[in-house]
Amino acid sequence: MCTGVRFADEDGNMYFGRNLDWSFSYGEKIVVTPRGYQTPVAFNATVANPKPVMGVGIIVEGMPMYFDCANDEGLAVAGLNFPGYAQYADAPVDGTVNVAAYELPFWIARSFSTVDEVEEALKNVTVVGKQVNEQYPVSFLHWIVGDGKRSIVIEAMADGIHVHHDGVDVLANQPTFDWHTENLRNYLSMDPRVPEPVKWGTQELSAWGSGSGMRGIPGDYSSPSRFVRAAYTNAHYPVQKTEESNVSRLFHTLDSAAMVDGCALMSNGQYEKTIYTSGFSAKTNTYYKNTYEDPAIKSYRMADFDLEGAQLQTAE
Ligand SMILES: C[C@H](CCC(=O)NCCS(=O)(=O)O)[C@H]1CC[C@H]2[C@@H]3[C@H](O)C[C@@H]4C[C@H](O)CC[C@]4(C)[C@H]3C[C@H](O)[C@]12C
Repeated sequence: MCTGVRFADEDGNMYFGRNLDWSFSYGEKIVVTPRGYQTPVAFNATVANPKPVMGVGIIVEGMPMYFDCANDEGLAVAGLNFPGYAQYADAPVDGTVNVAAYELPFWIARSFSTVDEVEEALKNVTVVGKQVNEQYPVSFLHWIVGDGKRSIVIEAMADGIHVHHDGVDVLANQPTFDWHTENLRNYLSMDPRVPEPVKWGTQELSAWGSGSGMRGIPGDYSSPSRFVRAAYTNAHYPVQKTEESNVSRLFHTLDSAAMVDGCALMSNGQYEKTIYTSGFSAKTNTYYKNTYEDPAIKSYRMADFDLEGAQLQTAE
């Protein structure tokens, strides 16, 4: 499972991050694609004025395959599994911008500055289910895209591409974003405050203490439960001022939906866990990342890489 989240500081700077929950790593690293890099293109989705892109991913035959990424203008994207619902076109469609599913996060961060621009461009996009090569199958994903103002969720399904405004700035896995939003209505009485004492018959009842107003927030790792937990945390976390306290917010919020080894088996017989957590600060253009094995958070400043050149760069 995976969970993604976005919020802003009091000046409107975006913080955006995700948990990558899976049973193994693909050898993903921090990958920086500078402005001048000639990226291979699956179909016709060439970018006229490319922006430098930084994120977590792997490089396959010269193609930066991002799991999540951001650009220097504060737009970020993450792909999360959406099996059973995602459906892509079998072939490119004439008259549209044809983007292979594996290209989508990169194409978005490479091309646009704001969520509004992305939403507009998606009106003429076909997401094509093309493999990058024989080794890697097509991944069935949906995507969260965020900037300093808001986020959207993109779901390519049998009846076309759906773009939803994401009012809680959270995404998990299946089912659809619409379903997750409806499901939140089950939890609208959840509240950070301690409930007042009540009387049932002659019996006086009082809360155990702090946290009692949250009883009912689901604690399991299923996608609907992680969506609810992350949405509750994101909605109630006090707005922060500094870079440190916002990065702390990001990692603590994602941690509230993170998966611990041994609790949830996947169909391959291996346990699913939070392989890595990554996040982007649009205030300082810095990527942050930790892994299950090494929870110390490392930082990667865009300014420390060559953003104008022509070579892909990676960092561990
Ligand atoms: C497994 C990852 C999603 C994790 C997740 O959402 N888990 C949920 C589990 S469940 O279903 O809901 O049970 C996804 C996110 C991004 C994906 C990768 C990126 O799309 C980039 C390439 C795309 C290629 O088609 C496949 C390899 C790949 C390298 C993908 C492998 C894998 O599908 C990734 C890493």
